Amino acid sequence: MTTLTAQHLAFGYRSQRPLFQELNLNLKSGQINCILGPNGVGKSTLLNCLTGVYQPTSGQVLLDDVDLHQIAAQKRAKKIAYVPQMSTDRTMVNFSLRDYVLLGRAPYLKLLTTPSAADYAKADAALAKLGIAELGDQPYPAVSGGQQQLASIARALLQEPALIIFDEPTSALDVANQVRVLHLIQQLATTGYGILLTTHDPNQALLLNAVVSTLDKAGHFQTGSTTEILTNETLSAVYQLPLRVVTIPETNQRTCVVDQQQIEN
Ligand SMILES: Nc1ncnc2c1ncn2[C@@H]1O[C@H](COP(=O)(O)OP(=O)(O)OP(=O)(O)O)[C@@H](O)[C@H]1O
Repeated sequence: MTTLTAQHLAFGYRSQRPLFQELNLNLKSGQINCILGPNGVGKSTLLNCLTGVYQPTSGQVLLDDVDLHQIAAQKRAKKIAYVPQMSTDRTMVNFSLRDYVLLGRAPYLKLLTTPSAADYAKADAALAKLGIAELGDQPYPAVSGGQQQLASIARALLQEPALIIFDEPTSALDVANQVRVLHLIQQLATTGYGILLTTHDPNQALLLNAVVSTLDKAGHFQTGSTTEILTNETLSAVYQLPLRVVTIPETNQRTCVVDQQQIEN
């Protein structure tokens, strides 16, 4: 069992007001935690703190009870994979998509060694899992933004970590690939991975039946089950928009919709 714990975490950029303070969060193997919140509230910043990219202003992040910043980067990379927010990258010249995915094996390679046949097989299996097996030989900069996003998820799988932290993992994906990635996330959690993701779609949290956290513009952070957090009141307050969670009679699925009537009144 691996756990990542944030205790009394605060972070603010330079002289700006803190984006969050006294933030507590716990992620453990087998759990899916979904973070929601409007643009610019600090979700990516929080993930950067949780993965050790940023040093928090105060508080600490513990990986299995050890301060994240006390753990060597290579050791950390065997435990936590981070899939940052997607930005189409056309600069990685001379990398095939397979070689890009193979970067995920870096924590396991000794200095001046090259990936083994087994590593290549893992890369091809991960590309296939993400539905892009046929793109392995393509230059990384030449594939689409969505295909790059799928490859970045494949790369995280190659790290064989205990926890995977995704920043908006479906932001560039068509609806079929969104479902593919959400199913993969579910499958990963079932096989023991701890998953933390940010998303702009509350329906993803419902679909994943995740532990849900919301971060709002005032820096308030709250966590609970979908039933506790995905209420009309909480969602409407977080997004400052009239939102309703309704049940679709045909499928009995809960879904989040905009209350158009309230907007028009
Ligand atoms: N390197 C930086 N230096 C200064 N301010 C920053 C930096 N990175 C982000 N910010 C600011 O911090 C705030 C939070 O940004 P962040 O990217 O964490 O938000 P977010 O919730 O992930 O947003 P989005 O949903 O739009 O991706 C924003 O106001 C942003 O402008």
